[in-house]
Amino acid sequence: MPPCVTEYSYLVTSSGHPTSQLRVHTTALSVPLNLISHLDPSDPQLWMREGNGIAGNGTALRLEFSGPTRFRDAAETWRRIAAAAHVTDEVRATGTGLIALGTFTFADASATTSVLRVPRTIIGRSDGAAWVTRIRTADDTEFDPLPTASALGSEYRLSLRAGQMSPDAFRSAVADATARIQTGELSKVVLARDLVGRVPVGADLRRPLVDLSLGYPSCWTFAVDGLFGASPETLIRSENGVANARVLAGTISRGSDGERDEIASIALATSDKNLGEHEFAIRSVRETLAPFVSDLEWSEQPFALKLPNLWHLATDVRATLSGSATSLDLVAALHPTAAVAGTPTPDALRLIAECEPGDRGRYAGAVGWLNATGDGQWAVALRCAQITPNNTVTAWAGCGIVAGSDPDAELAETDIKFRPIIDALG
Ligand SMILES: C=C(O[C@H]1C=CC=C(C(=O)O)[C@@H]1O)C(=O)O
Repeated sequence: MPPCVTEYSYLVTSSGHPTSQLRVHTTALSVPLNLISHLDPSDPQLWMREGNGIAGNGTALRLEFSGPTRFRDAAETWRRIAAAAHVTDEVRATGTGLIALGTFTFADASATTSVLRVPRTIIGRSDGAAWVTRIRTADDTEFDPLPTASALGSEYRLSLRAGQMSPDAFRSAVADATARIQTGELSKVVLARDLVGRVPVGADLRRPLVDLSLGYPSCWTFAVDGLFGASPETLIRSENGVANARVLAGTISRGSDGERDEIASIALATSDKNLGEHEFAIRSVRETLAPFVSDLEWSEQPFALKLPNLWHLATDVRATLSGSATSLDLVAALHPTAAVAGTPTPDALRLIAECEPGDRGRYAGAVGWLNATGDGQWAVALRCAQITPNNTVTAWAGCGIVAGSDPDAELAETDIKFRPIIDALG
């Protein structure tokens, strides 16, 4: 049966009004535009890596989800919206046509909502192609005009202080978790701590995005519904039946000169503690993807991934999809991986809830986008912070704790992982 518009009466726009079929038009631009300078300074919506990506303005549709079924509900709702949408795509590249940006919470019980958001205009660029997508609801008579670029607002700096989990509390949580791992209660848990601050009223929220994208060009720089950051970890990317993931777990700080840096990378690649931590993460991704794929490839040995602030152990996974799962279905299955929760997952989640005093919100959840066919790009929401409407900002960083973990070393590791956000806001 063709999708019926009245089925969508439960959908509401950001203004709270019912909406119906989306009309979408992508046209080519003759020159690529700077994505960040075209964003709304108070509400940037961005997904970008190495200068390519998409920049959204306004809201055609904003949907909120919560609870244990948030991913599945969002995936199902999106199927219906996409099936009903009227899409004209004159460019047909990665990121063209109907797109929803999304951010999903880490915990089922989070008080924060998970969101799918369709902007009213999206400027994109990818491998030389440049485009604008305009989106309107049936209630609108016209598409919005192409957003104009604007200069960045004044500089600002803010200092972040310990949030709900102090450094001392983090150290004792790590000691407690390590002891419980040593007794065999579980194999690995990822514990995180938070920093909080306040952004000045009227601050141009594109500023930290400029810093993150220049400082961490190989990471996914994102801003979705107030969550922003630069994640090195691809949770899943799917396009035309092929899926990719980059699994990260195992970390060491960069050396202070070339020689020390090389020693650090070798120490990481040969550390039993880090290799063990990585093995849990890669196994969780491989086992979860298996039912969705006809073919799964990964390198036997992880490689050392160099970022400006640290080295990670990394494994790239490539899969041929065998069914009709969308990228969001795959996210639903993969989350939470052992890189952000632990092993076994239920025990790790219980220990996180016990040890961490606060709600992780969307940190360590999934952030990214999907298109009308369900293809999309999703990262694990790491190296990030959430800005709320009352201008508070909360950043998180965590570490995989295994039997050989040392509380001081893990605390130092969170300091390194906070660097991108601290530098971008400081
Ligand atoms: C949980 C975080 O990182 C994860 C991803 C890569 C390496 C990790 C580690 O070595 O502990 C963590 O599993 C974080 O950055 O907050």
